[in-house]
Amino acid sequence: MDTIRVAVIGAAGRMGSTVCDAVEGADDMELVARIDDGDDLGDLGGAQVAVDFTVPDASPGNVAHCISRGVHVVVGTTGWTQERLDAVRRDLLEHPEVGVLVAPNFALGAVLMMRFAQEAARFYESVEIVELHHPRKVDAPSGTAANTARMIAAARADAGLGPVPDATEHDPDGARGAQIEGIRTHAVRMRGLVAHQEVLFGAEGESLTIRHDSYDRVSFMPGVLTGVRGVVSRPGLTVGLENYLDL
Ligand SMILES: NC(=O)C1=CN([C@@H]2O[C@H](COP(=O)(O)OP(=O)(O)OC[C@H]3O[C@@H](n4cnc5c(N)ncnc54)[C@H](OP(=O)(O)O)[C@@H]3O)[C@@H](O)[C@H]2O)C=CC1
Ligand SMILES: O=C(O)C1=N[C@H](C(=O)O)C[C@H](O)C1
Repeated sequence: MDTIRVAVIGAAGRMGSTVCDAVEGADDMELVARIDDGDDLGDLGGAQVAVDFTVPDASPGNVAHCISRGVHVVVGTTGWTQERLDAVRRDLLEHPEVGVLVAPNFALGAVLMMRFAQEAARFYESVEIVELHHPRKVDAPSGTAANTARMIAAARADAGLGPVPDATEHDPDGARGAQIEGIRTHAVRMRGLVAHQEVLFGAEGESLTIRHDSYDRVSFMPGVLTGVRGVVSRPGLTVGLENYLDL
């Protein structure tokens, strides 16, 4: 069995440290570098695959560096706009052998939640998203919620559904939440939580709630390791772990 040499960027963080433990516990991987803020990325310790869990403003530069060194990258950091993804595609033109996986959520249940929400979207007039996270999270709404909203909005558009009904005329304090492509999205920050999301659908006389809970960051590790194993043989940019799971 070939061993995959892995570098972790953001290694001292909540996710990065958990990824280091998971890589060290995997028989087919070797952790060759722990990189954090202020460290020189250099040759990434000779890694074949880098895993990035840092901050939205640092991650694109880290990914560009890895591509320029011919190192595959698995990215969990949030903040990936279309413009930033397009820049990755441009960088990959010069290194077509390199694989990059960007996934808003590596928990298998969260991937399924997004897929189930996409499936349900065309059947319901009303839909709102509530994401709930630990209070040290710096971005809102979560990358998962934003991605779910975009998936639902696309499914509604395909089904010819109009805007979600809402008579609100007066909301000076933003009580109705953010709108992402027309989908109301609410963010809760609370001590004791890790990462949770509900997608609420409503129609005349009924509702459907799809909920996922990550109680521990180990929930993300099977997905991250699947990403590390898969990215070496999937050149180009892939967005979403579902593409590695035959979903
Ligand atoms: N896709 C997924 O499944 C998941 C994604 N996430 C996302 O992952 C990201 C990280 O989350 P989390 O681990 O909780 O955050 P943390 O703040 O705990 O960790 C981020 C780490 O990155 C470091 N860092 C910051 N800038 C750089 C840089 N330029 N180069 C190297 N390291 C850097 C930080 O160092 P310092 O603190 O010293 O600045 C810190 O150690 C977030 O965007 C979060 O939303 C989280 C969970 C799951
Ligand atoms: O910051 C977190 O914790 C998480 N971030 C990701 C997101 O923003 O969607 C994934 C998960 O929700 C945990």
